[in-house]
Amino acid sequence: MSKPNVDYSVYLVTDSGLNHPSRTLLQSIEDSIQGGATLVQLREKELDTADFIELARKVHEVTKKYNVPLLINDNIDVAIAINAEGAHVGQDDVSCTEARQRLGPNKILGISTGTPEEAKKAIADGADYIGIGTCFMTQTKSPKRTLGPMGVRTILEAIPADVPLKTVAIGGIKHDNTRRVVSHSAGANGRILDGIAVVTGIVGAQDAKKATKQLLAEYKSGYEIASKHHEDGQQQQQQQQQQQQQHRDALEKKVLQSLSGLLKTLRESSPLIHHISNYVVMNDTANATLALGGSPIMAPCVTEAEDLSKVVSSVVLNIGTLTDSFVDCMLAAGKYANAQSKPVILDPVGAGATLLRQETTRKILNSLHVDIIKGNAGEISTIASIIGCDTETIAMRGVDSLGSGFSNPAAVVQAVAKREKCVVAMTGKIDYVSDGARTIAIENGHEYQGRISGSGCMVASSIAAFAAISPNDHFVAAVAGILALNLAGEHAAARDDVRGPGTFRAAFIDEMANLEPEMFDQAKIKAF
Ligand SMILES: Nc1ncnc2c1ncn2[C@@H]1O[C@H](COP(=O)(O)OP(=O)(O)OP(=O)(O)O)[C@@H](O)[C@H]1O
Ligand SMILES: Cc1ncsc1CCO
Repeated sequence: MSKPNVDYSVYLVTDSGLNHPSRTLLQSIEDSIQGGATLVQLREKELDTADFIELARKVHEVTKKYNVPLLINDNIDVAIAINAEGAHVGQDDVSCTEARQRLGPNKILGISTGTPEEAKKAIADGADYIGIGTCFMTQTKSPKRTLGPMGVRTILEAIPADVPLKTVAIGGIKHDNTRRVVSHSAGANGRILDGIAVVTGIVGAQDAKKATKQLLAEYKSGYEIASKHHEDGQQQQQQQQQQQQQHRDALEKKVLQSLSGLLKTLRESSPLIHHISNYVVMNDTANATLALGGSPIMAPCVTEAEDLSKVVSSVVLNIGTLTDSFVDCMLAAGKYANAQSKPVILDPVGAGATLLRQETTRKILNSLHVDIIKGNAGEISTIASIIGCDTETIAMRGVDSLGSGFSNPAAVVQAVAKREKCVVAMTGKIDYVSDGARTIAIENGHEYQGRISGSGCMVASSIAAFAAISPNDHFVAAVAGILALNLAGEHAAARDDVRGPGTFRAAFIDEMANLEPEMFDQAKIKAF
């Protein structure tokens, strides 16, 4: 015979000691079944096995008449002797595994639990259902602490959604708390109590049939409330997810639409970009700016900073090879650019490598408004710690980032952008750009870019060129600046004459110059 399908809705647990004096226990059981009890457990702690068997046989006659399963509490011998439909064990009784072994796979087996750990063990030990309690104070049990609906919920939430374990709450459950227990204990995982187990509320009631009827109605009402809440929540979540997806699609579309226009404008207007850059990349960044359509001026002397500020369209502050005079020039050029609302791009090269670089970065961020910060993961990590942004940290060796990067890079750039009220562009195999509200990942580029010195510095120049002609949207400018170089990098790497980083470096500049507006169709961007 296979295991019966059990309805746990109202589970009557007997106790002769609490039975109402106006009728026998058998009468209480029959009345309760007529009132709607769906499952019965015979619990007789005081009887010896022979008397227990005799009583159980009589009870079984009644339950069989109504096709309601009968479970025997604790005494597996009795369950087997009367061929009951199953048994229930406590934590201190015969073990669940032993009970399952003795009963076989087709009998119903339940166990009392009071913690998530006990619930999980019950699953492993082969239980069909767990009794969760003690829910409220009762006459039969006086635990130190009761679970209440919140404690029951914690246990329900510990049971994975795909596990077929059934659950009933037990302990002090009456008609006036049933609905609340069932509705309030429902887990965020959608798990709702499969039933309520009741002792005194039925056997001790004046009218066991009426009491059961009422309990069943209250259980059903609590179940309906809980499932409606869960469905509403899921619907809401689905709507939110749909809205977020629409928002992301719209952002990707809008950014993609603006890119080709930006390149055209850059080529037409050829903005002058002031670079206070480093000795290593000075020439490459100048050539990259030129190839993209901008016009570079490399001017690290403070004396000409004010004059230059009147004619340039944006400024790059690159701390790669610092000297005192570089720092003075950066602070002055930044100040003049701020005064004239010309975008300032900070490239904090190796910011975490030395105290000088860290302090210079701090000084720049403290005394200027930086419009766009561009760095690799290690540099952005240093900036996050300078500005007091609580993120995981990324180590650096010299000017290079170490390790695989942040576990949630999009969240990091967004947090730094929000806190510093600017655009943050973080480069790497995948680049991330955020202005605090919008965040995008860029998956273009070629690993050769990571194998030449200064490809990050060239990105800063490219961003500065696009920011110069996109004064109202530095976020899109940063995306365009990165994409332009990454597409050029892909095209360069694919050339037959590129055989390594050296030939790549020259081809890279060529392909920046060869970029056509429609090539932005090859952009692989993803909005968050
Ligand atoms: N493995 C890679 N695959 C694709 N693109 C890459 C890869 N590594 C780097 N890039 C690209 O190279 C550019 C520079 O990024 P990177 O993070 O290497 O800068 P960086 O460390 O600051 O460089 P540098 O200090 O040499 O100027 C970015 O546009 C980035 O997308
Ligand atoms: C290698 C190096 N050292 C200082 S700046 C620089 C170029 C990369 O930014």
